[in-house]
Amino acid sequence: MPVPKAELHLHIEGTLEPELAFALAARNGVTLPYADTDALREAYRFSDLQSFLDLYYELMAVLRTAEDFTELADAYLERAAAQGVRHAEIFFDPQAHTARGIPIGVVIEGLGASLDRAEERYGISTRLILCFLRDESAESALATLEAAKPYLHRITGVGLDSAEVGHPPAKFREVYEEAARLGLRRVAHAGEEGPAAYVREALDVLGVERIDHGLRCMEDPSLVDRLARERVPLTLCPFSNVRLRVVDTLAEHPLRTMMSAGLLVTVNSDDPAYFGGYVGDNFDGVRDALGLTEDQLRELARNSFEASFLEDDEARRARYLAEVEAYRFDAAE
Ligand SMILES: Nc1ncnc2[nH]cnc12
Ligand SMILES: [Zn+2]
Repeated sequence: MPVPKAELHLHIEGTLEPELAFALAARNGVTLPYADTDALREAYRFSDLQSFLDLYYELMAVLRTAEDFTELADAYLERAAAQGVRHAEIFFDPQAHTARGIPIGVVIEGLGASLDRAEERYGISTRLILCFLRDESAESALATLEAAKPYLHRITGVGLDSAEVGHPPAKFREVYEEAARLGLRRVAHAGEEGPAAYVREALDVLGVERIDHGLRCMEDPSLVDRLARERVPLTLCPFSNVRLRVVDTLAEHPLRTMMSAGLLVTVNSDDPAYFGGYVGDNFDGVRDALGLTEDQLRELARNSFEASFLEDDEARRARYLAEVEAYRFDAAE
C-alpha cells in the first residue's frame, strides 16, 4: 500500500477520464468532437494553462445530471484510495456548469451523494471547496457564492482558479470577504503562471490560508522567507507543471529546493485525467526524478495532513499522522 496522504489540490472535473466522458456523452446525447478515446487522448498535448483549460471546459459538456457528478466523484475516490489517499479536499467549478444551464444544486448534491459515502466505501474523509473562475467577473463570483448559500453545510472553503495572468487576486476581494464572514476557509491558485506578486496579493488581500501551486514564489526570496516563517502551505502539482510547461521536466521541478528552503509543500495531482497520473503517481514521479529519500517522502505525507482543513476533527488528523509515522516504505509493493 502507498504511503497514507491527503490530497489538497484536485479539481473534480479534472478527473474526467476519456472512457467516462464517452459513456456520459452517450447517456446524455452529447456529441463530442473526437472519434474515440484514443483521438481524445491525442488532444492532451498542452502548450500552456489556457490550452488545457479550453479542453477541460469543452469536455464538461457531458456532465449534466446529479448522477453524473456522483459517478465522477466515485471514480476519483476509488482511484485515490488505491493510491493511499485517506483525506481529500476537492475543488469544483460551479460557474463552468451554471453557465451551461446546470443548477448549482445539481452539482453540489450530486458530488455530495458520493462524498457522503466516501468514508464507508473508500476509507476517505472529504471536504468540498467551491472555486471561482478568475477569468469571469467579480460580480459572477459574488452571484455564485449567493447561489451556494443553501448548500453551505456541504462546503468547507472557497478557491480561485482558471486563467491566472491578467486576473490578479485583488479582483476578488469582496467575494473573499463575504466568504470569510460566512465562516469559509480560503485558498487560491497563485504563482502558477502568474508572478510572485499574485501570491503576496492572495495572502494580503484575500486572506488565504493556503496557496495552490505558488511555484513562482521562488523568484522572490523575501516572499519565500515569509511563507516559510508563517508556515503557509503550498499545494504543488508536479505532473501538472510539466504538462502545462510551467517547468521543462520533472527533474527540474523546484520541489526539493522548496523543501530545503523550509516551505510547507504538499504533492497533489491537480487534474489527473489530463496530466498522466493520480497523486500516488506524482509521489512516485518526484521520488524517481528528484531522488527523494524516504524521510522526504514521509515529510510530504505529514505535510499533507498538517496543511489540511481538519481543524474540526483533530482526533482524525492525529490518527492520520500516526499512520504516516508507522508506515514502512521498505514493506511497500
Ligand atoms: N492547474 C490549474 N490552474 C488553474 N485553473 C485550473 N483549473 C483546473 N486546473 C487548473
Ligand atoms: Zn489547480
